[in-house]
Amino acid sequence: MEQPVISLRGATASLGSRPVLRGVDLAVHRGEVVALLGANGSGKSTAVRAVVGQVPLTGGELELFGTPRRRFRDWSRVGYVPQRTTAASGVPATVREVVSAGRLARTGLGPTRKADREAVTKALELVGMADRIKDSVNALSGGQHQRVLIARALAGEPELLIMDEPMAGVDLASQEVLAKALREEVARGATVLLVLHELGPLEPLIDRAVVLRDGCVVHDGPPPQAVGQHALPGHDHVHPHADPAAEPIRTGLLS
Ligand SMILES: Nc1ncnc2c1ncn2[C@@H]1O[C@H](COP(=O)(O)OP(=O)(O)OP(=O)(O)O)[C@@H](O)[C@H]1O
Repeated sequence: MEQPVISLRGATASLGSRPVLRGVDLAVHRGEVVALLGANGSGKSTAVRAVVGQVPLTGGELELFGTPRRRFRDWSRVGYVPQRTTAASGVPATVREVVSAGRLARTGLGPTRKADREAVTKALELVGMADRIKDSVNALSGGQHQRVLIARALAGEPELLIMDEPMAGVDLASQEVLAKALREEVARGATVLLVLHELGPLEPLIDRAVVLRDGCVVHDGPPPQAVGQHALPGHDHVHPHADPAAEPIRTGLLS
């Protein structure tokens, strides 16, 4: 079988003195769309930050595209949308400049070529922000910032897209736009790992869900179906098991 695009085996990591990942196994294969779910503080962001090299592992193994993390240099193959940041950095920058930064791993600091400019325009079109290309990022709403950060990740035309709660703070109409953008990325063959709080409009795209609790994987399989009461915020999500006598899987999805 082909090497997974992401392979975490027995991964442990600590933040300060606190063990946050306590033996996480996670494999994401080419073309898969995997949702990483779990309650607040379960370690989702830490897991994806470990994958992109922002949090060091204290144990276990990480491979990207079949290469051990410490030898992996090909970051242009990876697009990352971090959690809860804004595109504004205090420095005056236009939407075009921020999204162009997504090409840096490909172009270095050399001159921008036609292909780079086209990729930036296309990424902004995908998230419905092409008309704001010349605007200052300081003039955008929170949801628009998020769309610009997603465009920045898309502009690099990554093979692997990692997004940490891409729908947080984004209104429903924009969520639909982002779901469409993601559908197009998946159609062109991208592999996607998404940290999500709720599946929402992305649900039809998701092949598999991995649920973390207290830094451990407690479910790896079909995405839980949000139904009725349990679909409401504040309810611990329960996934009905095939065997009615068995305990349902508590995902902690919405708690
Ligand atoms: N810089 C830090 N120093 C110490 N502990 C931290 C730090 N950042 C996060 N933590 C702790 O690590 C644990 C996991 O955090 P993480 O952000 O990975 O969770 P999460 O599942 O992404 O949560 P959320 O859904 O709230 O984003 C939490 O208990 C958090 O308090």
